[in-house]
Amino acid sequence: MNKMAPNLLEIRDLKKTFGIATGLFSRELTLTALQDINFSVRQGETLGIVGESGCGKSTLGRCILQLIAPDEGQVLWLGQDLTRLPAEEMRKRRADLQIIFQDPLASLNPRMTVGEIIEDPLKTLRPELKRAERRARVVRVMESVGLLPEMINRYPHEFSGGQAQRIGIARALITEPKLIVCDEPVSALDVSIQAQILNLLSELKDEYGLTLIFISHNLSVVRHVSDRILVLYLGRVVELATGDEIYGDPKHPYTRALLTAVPIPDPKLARQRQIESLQGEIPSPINPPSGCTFRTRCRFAIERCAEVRPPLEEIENGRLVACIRWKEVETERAPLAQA
Ligand SMILES: Nc1ncnc2c1ncn2[C@@H]1O[C@H](COP(=O)(O)OP(=O)(O)OP(=O)(O)O)[C@@H](O)[C@H]1O
Repeated sequence: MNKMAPNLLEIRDLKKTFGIATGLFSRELTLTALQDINFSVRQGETLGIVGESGCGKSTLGRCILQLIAPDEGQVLWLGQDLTRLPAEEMRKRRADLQIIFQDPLASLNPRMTVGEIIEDPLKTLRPELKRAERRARVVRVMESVGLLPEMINRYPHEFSGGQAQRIGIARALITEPKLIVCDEPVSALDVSIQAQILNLLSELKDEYGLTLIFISHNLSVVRHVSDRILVLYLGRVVELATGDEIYGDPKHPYTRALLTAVPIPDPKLARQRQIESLQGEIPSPINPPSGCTFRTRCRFAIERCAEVRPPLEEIENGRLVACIRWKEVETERAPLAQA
């Protein structure tokens, strides 16, 4: 990835809430799914987004693509705010921004053939193309994702999960997008197939000059594909750093805890990680803890963590951490390693 490449996407002060009907006197509660989200994605970069289930990953992906409207904030695409774009203008932009979903079979229309599924986005997004040209593109893109052209008239149920995901990828690629949001693209697949799909995405990224946003709850999955990784907790960014920094020297206690799930060969480090592993359940986003929302599960928390919301601070060279104790965490963890 070229570190001097321009920003393709910039997210500024994004906020998304959902109204939840309780049934109790028809009261509506507010669930804050995302808040104070700021980051950018450079052209050609793969940005990983990680966090536990419910931390807001999919909501963020959908807000970026304008599949749902954020309450506040900007989604700047090459400087243009997509949240303010009239529907017709956004429709034209859709060819540039595509998505791949977690459950490949559920996301494919069972009554359409593979060829029709892959071709479908072209009909609305590239109406100037003639039928023969559309078909030629479908065949080209099928070959790129490793599907045989003779499969073009088959139906989704005839395919395995891995092949179905190749169809999903082909459908995303057909409009020649600049950015693809991959929302847990391998979580529903057998472990043996996951690596094939991850390798395919890396190859396609180079072949098509793509920029990727790669969403996963699993840090070991994003590790191999991401240039930088953004860690979300209860709808807020808690750490943003390069893949090497996150894996080699995680700063935020939440990132450290997430890493406990990633197997490592060094027994001393493995013991340290076990000590720091995640305790308890993620709190409700309807009523999040005061101050640092991670403090209720953080073994480094002190009283002040309940009083102040930690700002997302640059601690070195573009590396961002939201923890008032990140420096102490560094020293406090050392004796534990020998415990
Ligand atoms: N349409 C909706 N209405 C109400 N609440 C929602 C809606 N969509 C998401 N949420 C809530 O917003 C929060 C973030 O959800 P989101 O699906 O973005 O998380 P996630 O990190 O992608 O989790 P998962 O990996 O389980 O999909 C959750 O508390 C979820 O229950």
